[in-house]
Order: sequence, then structure tokens, then C-alpha cells
Amino acid sequence: MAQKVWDAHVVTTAGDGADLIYIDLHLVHEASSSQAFDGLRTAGRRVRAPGLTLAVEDHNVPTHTLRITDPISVEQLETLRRNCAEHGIELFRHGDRAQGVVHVIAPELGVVHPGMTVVCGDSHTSTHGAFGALAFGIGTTDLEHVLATQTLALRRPRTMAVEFTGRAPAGVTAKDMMLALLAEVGANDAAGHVIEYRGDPVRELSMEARMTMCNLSVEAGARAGMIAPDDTTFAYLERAERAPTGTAWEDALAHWRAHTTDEGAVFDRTVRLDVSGLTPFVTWGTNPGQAVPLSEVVPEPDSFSSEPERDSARRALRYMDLRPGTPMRDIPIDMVFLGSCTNGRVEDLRAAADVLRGRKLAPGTEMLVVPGSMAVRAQAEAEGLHEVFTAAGASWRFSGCSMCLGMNADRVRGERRCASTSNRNYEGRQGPRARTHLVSPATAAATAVLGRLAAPADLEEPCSR
Ligand SMILES: CC(C)[C@H](C(=O)O)[C@@H](O)C(=O)O
Ligand code: SF4
Repeated sequence: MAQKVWDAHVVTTAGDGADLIYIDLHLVHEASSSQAFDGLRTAGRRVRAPGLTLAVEDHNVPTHTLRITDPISVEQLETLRRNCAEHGIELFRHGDRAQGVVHVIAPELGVVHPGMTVVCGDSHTSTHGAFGALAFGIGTTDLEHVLATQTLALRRPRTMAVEFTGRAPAGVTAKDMMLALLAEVGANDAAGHVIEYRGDPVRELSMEARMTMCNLSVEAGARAGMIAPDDTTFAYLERAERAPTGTAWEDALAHWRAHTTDEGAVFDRTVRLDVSGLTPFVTWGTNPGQAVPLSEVVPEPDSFSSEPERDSARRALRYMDLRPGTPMRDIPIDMVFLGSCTNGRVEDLRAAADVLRGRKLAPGTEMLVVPGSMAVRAQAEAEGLHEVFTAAGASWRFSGCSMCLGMNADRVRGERRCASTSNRNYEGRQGPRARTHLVSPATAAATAVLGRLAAPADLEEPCSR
């Protein structure tokens, strides 16, 4: 599938083993685009295809208010606004009905289609592979190149199949499947590859869950992650605001159906993972692959097979202030963050609300609920989910990247410990000394109620510990 999309987009060979490939959609946000626009201006160039470029304010926006006062945010957002106005690029501004995290709004609008090439100056562009698009993050130089030419010179990536087998037990989400995969393959194992997620457990996932899965591809070091389009994909797109209609829809469908992997196709690598025995996963360390089932204990660094892994585990435990052998369920949590382009879609909010309904946050625990987009926020409010969150004692916010990374007002203060539905648990990611445990939305909600890492099942057995 990745190769077919690639082949369909080669404009010419670019020398040095690279191809010049055409880019169908370029997504832009304030945190990574300003230098590229400056470069364009210095070179006296214009944006070649403003109509294929879409910009949004997400990383720097406050989520507690629609007023922006922080001077750095003001400058970043004003720069983006000027750049978009100068080049005629559509921009979704903080507070707009369709604003949100870039990787949440583009699929929602229906502008990401199977077989497309999609880029953004952002590593989690891999999210869009859930639609069978070849979507990947790019750096500033490439960003300027795409703005100027709508093409990119790249070497053809290698391919990797991740075959999920078996049947995921109830309560095991795409997030858990991916944390289990990352624990198995490690944080950089898929470098240079485009992953295709395959197998019945993938086919059974909703589009939201497929986006969670592809989003996390980059945490295995992969260039991109993809899932072949099927009826689930088409049904999602058919409802989207900007999807093709009428005969254009019929034509599009015929085209999209062709963008799947041929039977018997050979991948450069294949990894298999049986999901039948999985239970909710959580991270204990400072990379997303340092994860274990919630039912286990903090691992002993010496139990890892290589010295780099042992060393990384030792450093992680020091930063996380954890001792080997501690049951994961005994780890107290101060803050819970529900949101991000990994798990900030309406299905994620529903899963957390189902757990929180009629319950309260543990005393001393704070929870931030940040919808991935204003559309998610509106849908959640139409379903009354915001009332469930606020009744439980959580803070209900406007949309943005928020506490996923410490680039705006939402941060984990001091050395507090946060259970987060986002995708990265690096040192300082959520605040200078913040300690992050990556979890699914359901695990996040149960954790908020008990004030320690917990799964929803733990709430039903109050006397079990
Ligand atoms: C700021 C941005 C470029 C960055 C990324 O590339 O992913 C951010 O979105 C992240 O998640 O770390
Ligand atoms: S929500 Fe987090 S991971 Fe996603 S784009 Fe924003 S900062 Fe990056």
C-alpha cells in the first residue's frame, strides 16, 4: 500500500537515490512553520498551492480561555496569521468552530483521503495513515520546500508489517495494543520504515482507534503508519463536511478501494503480536516503549537484555522516582490529562465519561479534559459528557495541544506525577520535572477516581486491595 501511494506520486527521480514526490495535502501549525515562511520570503517565493495547504493554531493556545495574553503565544499566533493572510492559506484560529489539534481536525473535516500524500511539520502526522494515506512529519527545510513547490525529495522508505492476531479482550484499546507493541519492539526499532497495521484486531477498530494506533507509529521510530481503507473508513469519510459528494464520491470510492496491499506482497520486515492475552498497559519510564501491563510491577533494570536498555531503565527510574518491584497499581497520581491527538477524540471522551459517571476524582487529584477539537467539544457537550467531567471535579477545556507538551499554560507543576492519554513521556515533556505515565482514556479515568494507576475493573472491586 505504501509503495502504491509512493509510485502514484513520483514526479521525477531527484538524484542520489531520491524521488521527487507530489504532496496532496500540507498541514501547518504555529509551532513549526514560521522559519519556513521566513525562508520563502527571503527567497522571494510564493506558496505554490495555498488551496492544498491548511493551517491551524493548536500548540500554543490556552485552553482555559479564548483570550490569548501570553506574549510568546501572541507572537507565534500573530506570525502564523500574517503568513496565512499573505499567502491566502485557510487558517483555523483559536476559538473557531473547526479549530483543534491539527491531527484531529484534518480527518474530521474529511480532507485526508486514502492514497493521498500528507505532510506537516509535526511528527504525529502519522495519525492520518489511519485513512490509508501516506502521511509523515517533516522538518523546517522540507516544510519550506513543500510550501514553495508542493513536492518533496525523499528516499523511498522501507516497509514493515505489524500483524495483530487474536481477539482483544474487552477493555483493551488501541492505545494498549500500541503500548504493548512499543514495549516489544522498542522506541526506535521501526526507524526508516512505514508500518502497515494488519489483521482482524485492526479491522475491528473504529476510525478514532485507528488514528490512535497510527499516531503512535512515530514512537516506534517509524516514518509513518498506515491502515488499509475499508468500509469503516468510507463510512467515516462519507459523514465528513468536506468529503466528495455525488458522482465525485462514487469516483473517489473506486479509486480508494485500489489503494490496499496486494495479497502476497512482501514487506521488508514483519512483526506479529497476539492481542488475545493483553490487559491495560501503562508506562513506567521515560520513553513510550518502557511500558508494562498495569497488573505488573516496575521492572528491575538488570532484567533487560542489553546494556543500553539497562542504562536507560536506571535513568528512567531515577527521573520517575520509582523503585523496581513496586506494583504499578500502587503508584499514586496527582494529575490526569485526557486529550491530545492520540486520545482526544469524542470516542476517547465517551470512554472516560463512562468510567467517571456518578463518581468523583480522588481527593487531591486534578484532571484536565481537553477535547482534541472544538467539534469534539461541541459533540461531547451535545451528549452531556462535559457535565459528567465537571460533576466528577475535572476541568473542562477548549481545544488545543494543552498538557501534551509544556508549550502553553497547561503544565504539570513541579515533580508531580501525571497519568496522560498523550503519546510522549520524555523527561520534561509535560513540564520541566513532570513525571508522565502514558495510559488509555479508560485507564486515565479510573486512575483519576482512585488517585493511583488503575483500570476501570478496579472500581468494581473496592475491597480487592
Ligand atoms: C512542536 C511539534 C513540532 C512537535 C512534533 O513534531 O511532534 C509536537 O507536536 C510534539 O508532539 O512533540
Ligand atoms: S497533541 Fe501533542 S502530540 Fe499531538 S500535535 Fe499536539 S503536541 Fe504534538
